[in-house]
Amino acid sequence: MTKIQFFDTTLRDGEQTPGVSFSTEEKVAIALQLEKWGVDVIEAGFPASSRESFRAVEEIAKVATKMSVTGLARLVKHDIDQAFEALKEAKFPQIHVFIATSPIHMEYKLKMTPDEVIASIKEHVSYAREKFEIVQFSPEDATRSEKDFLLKAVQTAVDAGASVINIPDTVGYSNPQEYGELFRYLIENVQTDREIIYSSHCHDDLGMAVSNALSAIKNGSRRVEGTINGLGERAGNTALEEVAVALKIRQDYYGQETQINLKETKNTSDLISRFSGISVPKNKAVVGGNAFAHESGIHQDGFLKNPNTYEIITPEMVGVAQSSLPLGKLSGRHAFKEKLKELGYTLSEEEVKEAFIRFKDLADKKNNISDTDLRALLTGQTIEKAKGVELEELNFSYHAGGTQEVDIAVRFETGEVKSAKANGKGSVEAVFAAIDQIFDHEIIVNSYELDAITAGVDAQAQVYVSITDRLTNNTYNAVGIDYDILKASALAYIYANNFVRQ
Ligand SMILES: CC(=O)SCCNC(=O)CCNC(=O)[C@H](O)C(C)(C)COP(=O)(O)OP(=O)(O)OC[C@H]1O[C@@H](n2cnc3c(N)ncnc32)[C@H](O)[C@@H]1OP(=O)(O)O
Ligand SMILES: CC(C)C(=O)C(=O)O
Ligand SMILES: [Mg+2]
Repeated sequence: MTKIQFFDTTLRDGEQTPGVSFSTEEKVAIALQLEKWGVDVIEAGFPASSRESFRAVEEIAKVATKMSVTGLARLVKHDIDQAFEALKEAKFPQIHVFIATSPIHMEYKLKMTPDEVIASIKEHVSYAREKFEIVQFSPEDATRSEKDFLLKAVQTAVDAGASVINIPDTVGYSNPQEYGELFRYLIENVQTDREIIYSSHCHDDLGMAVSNALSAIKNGSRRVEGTINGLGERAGNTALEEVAVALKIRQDYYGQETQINLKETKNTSDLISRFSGISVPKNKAVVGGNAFAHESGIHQDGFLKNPNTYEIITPEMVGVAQSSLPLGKLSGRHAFKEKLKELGYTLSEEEVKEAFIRFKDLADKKNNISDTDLRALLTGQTIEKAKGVELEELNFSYHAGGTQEVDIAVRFETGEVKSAKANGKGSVEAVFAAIDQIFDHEIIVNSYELDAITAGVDAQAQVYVSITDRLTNNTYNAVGIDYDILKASALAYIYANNFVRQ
């Protein structure tokens, strides 16, 4: 079994994500976490690009003890010198130099002829090699380069001393078969006596960054470049946590090892999500909030009988506390019963059957069924509109930065109308205080949830309120729906209080 090196460029390509900018302190914290995760090489930045980038690379070079630290440089002597200066204190320094080799980049961006590009590779890779033991060369936009010219560029870099050849799919243009074949082609045709490491660097424009990186590995690549959470230019880079887990789970297929400490995966992803301000989509592989959640009945049933029926990765493997079985309208009786057990209820088969019917009705109306909802359901309460009570009037005066005033009237089934006035620091607080006066119950508010049912400024608001009657210890849930948030809040709270009264 051979080993795949992990090259993390979260701090360089990842920081190229529009809107993302890490401070030097955040970069150092991320670097230390990446070292804990087990990366082999960290691309700490592009030292010539700014003073902050230089300082961050310098600081990371000082603190990295196990991983190699590299910096990016154009084929420009000043860039290479800056990288050398920034990496002076690194225990294991490397440099990463690049130039584009595709016709469109050479002609329009670089304004260089192919011969000039080859001459620049020869000159600058040699220059970099005088300063660094390990030089990585990238022919930018490799996958849109002419194959013969790409080979010539790579051969020139190898002859000039590069020992790592990284093949960037800069604009995410390639596909797994084609990208894999490109690695085979280069590995078979570059002439050298030295050992050359071939590396992949993929972008996700067509959603194939991870698949392309894995195909490169299958075709002889021994280094994978990418970022945590797939951060990076445009649609991002290869998500390294996905590659790490894929190599582990499908070791039978890839036959490769890594030195990644998978248990640190979730911590690493969380840290980068926090510092970048880019949240991880719920359905993202490996680290998404739903990666270990099963809501549909058949899956929940299978999972309860044997977790392997529906989970190929265990949550523990990647540092997630545990799998979850959230209840929803597609859930089944097995998971429902399991949840009741967890909440401490022992019901007869008949009672479970009856409660399950009410649960399904509730789940048809409410997306997230909480433990509080279930407790209320089991004490016989539903979120149906309470009968015989109506909001007669709701007047509100808003004072920016001050106390809010509410004037409310409620009509009961007898025709009686009760009204009250109240103040509060916030509008909802004032509404609730006024309703408290009308009902005069000893209650505890367990939760207040606000959802937008529809999108846009005219969205319908749906408010859920859960309260517990201090006298009986019973919990009551109610829902209020209106285009106005305050009215929806008032309705939910009135209905919940009316349950206590009944
Ligand atoms: C595919 C990638 O991700 S590549 C990395 C992209 N990352 C970044 O660009 C982030 C950091 N970049 C920067 O801070 C700035 O672009 C700098 C400091 C590098 C350069 O800034 P400026 O001197 O103002 O130039 P600017 O960015 O406008 O243009 C880039 C110049 O570099 C040239 N260039 C681009 N790539 C290379 C290369 N690999 N080797 C040599 N020259 C290059 C361009 O042709 C252009 O040259 P020109 O000024 O003669 O037209
Ligand atoms: C600098 C190179 C490796 C790059 O980020 C790309 O081509 O996408
Ligand atoms: Mg890139």
